[in-house]
Amino acid sequence: MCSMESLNGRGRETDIFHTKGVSVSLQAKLSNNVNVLYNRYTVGSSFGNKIKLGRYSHCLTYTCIISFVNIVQNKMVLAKVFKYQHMFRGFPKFSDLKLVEEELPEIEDGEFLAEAVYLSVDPYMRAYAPRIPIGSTMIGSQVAKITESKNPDYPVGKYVVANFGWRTHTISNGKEEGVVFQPYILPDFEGLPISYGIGGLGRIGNTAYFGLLDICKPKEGETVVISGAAGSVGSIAGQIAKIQGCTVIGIAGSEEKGKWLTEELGFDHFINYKTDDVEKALKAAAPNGIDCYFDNVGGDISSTVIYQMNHFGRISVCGSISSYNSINEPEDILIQFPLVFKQLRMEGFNVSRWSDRHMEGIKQNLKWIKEGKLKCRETVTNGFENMFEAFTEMLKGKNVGKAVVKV
Ligand SMILES: NC(=O)C1=CN([C@@H]2O[C@H](COP(=O)(O)OP(=O)(O)OC[C@H]3O[C@@H](n4cnc5c(N)ncnc54)[C@H](OP(=O)(O)O)[C@@H]3O)[C@@H](O)[C@H]2O)C=CC1
Ligand SMILES: C/C=C/C(C)=O
Repeated sequence: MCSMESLNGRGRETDIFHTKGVSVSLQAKLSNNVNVLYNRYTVGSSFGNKIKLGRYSHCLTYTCIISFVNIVQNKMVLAKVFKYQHMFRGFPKFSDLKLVEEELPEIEDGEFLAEAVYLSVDPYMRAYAPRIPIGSTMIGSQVAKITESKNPDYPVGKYVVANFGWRTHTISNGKEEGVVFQPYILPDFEGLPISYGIGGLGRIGNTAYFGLLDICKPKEGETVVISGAAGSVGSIAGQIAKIQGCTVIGIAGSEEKGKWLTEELGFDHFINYKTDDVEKALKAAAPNGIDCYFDNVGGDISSTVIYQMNHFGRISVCGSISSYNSINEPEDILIQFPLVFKQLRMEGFNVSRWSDRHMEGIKQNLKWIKEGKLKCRETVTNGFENMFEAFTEMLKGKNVGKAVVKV
């Protein structure tokens, strides 16, 4: 039987009830400004407005008439939120996170309510995990639609790019604590997908753009190696190196990825680190040595690349995903030898370094996309509930291009 589990006197959107232990979401949206105390009402007939039925609509087979007691229909919004429950150890486990519902209050002056449309899953979520406070919302960025606002800088109907974490609904005043990137209105992408705001036309694109151009400073005719080449950052970095007139070698983990890199994105060579002898394959692809290395993965792959670099080569250290899930300390590999004898320059970076030039990167990447010189690919997972799956599939290399979740 259907029984009321949770009622709240400030609800505008969602009432929650349970049937035989199964959570059923029934969203009955009343017209704005309605604030009526319903002692009893009948779903489906009383409401002239939008009615959304949750996943378990079979509950309706019991009856089309569901009685609710003492509902004050107001402006309640329920947010689904993934909480960071246990510190990741090794490869993340589903039980490390907890999916909860949070009831949001009404927005106040200066605030807006945003509803997530696309959420990002990224390797840094694993890399930064030891610093995430237990019990807090899982970290991450999203493109969200502003659905209510009492802040003129964030008008209703606009999309916002923000570090709200793994949550469907968020109230913000535009000043998020502890994050470099504050929520900003999605720029005009001239018809390109809004999801690019968390990918090629956002921090991901800028990581490739600034990390390659400002640190490696590739020159025409030079040889550039990109590891993690078929991922979101790597695929863009490699294409930007091509735009600079370089010979580009991509390293990634599957033949399908290699085909995409060479046949569609214009990479000159592909090395499958899972099946090829990377050292030999590099020698064959770069017989005159390597000038620039954009490093997304670290570990053995990177040591092998660095040992084949030319004098005064430049290494941009973007990330080291090969170690993020390791429990054991990595084995020592001596890279000081080539650094000294080849007089290499190796520099790590965080894309936030260029936050004051954020729009420059977005505008340039947008221009290149419009000119047909840059392609962005996405691997889309549907459903907020599947965030964890999307995240771990990305860590396993199942994504091609940017991994995103569509709510
Ligand atoms: N410094 C900065 O400001 C930023 C750094 N980063 C870093 O950039 C890198 C790429 O991130 P992003 O483009 O978002 O993610 P990707 O889209 O590249 O996804 C991660 C990819 O890593 C590869 N991978 C997984 N395990 C290994 C392994 N053991 N060895 C080699 N490759 C592996 C997989 O591809 P495959 O099939 O090839 O194995 C997978 O698709 C990461 O290291 C990330 O931390 C990202 C954003 C900003
Ligand atoms: C800013 C992002 C850093 C990593 C390690 O991904």
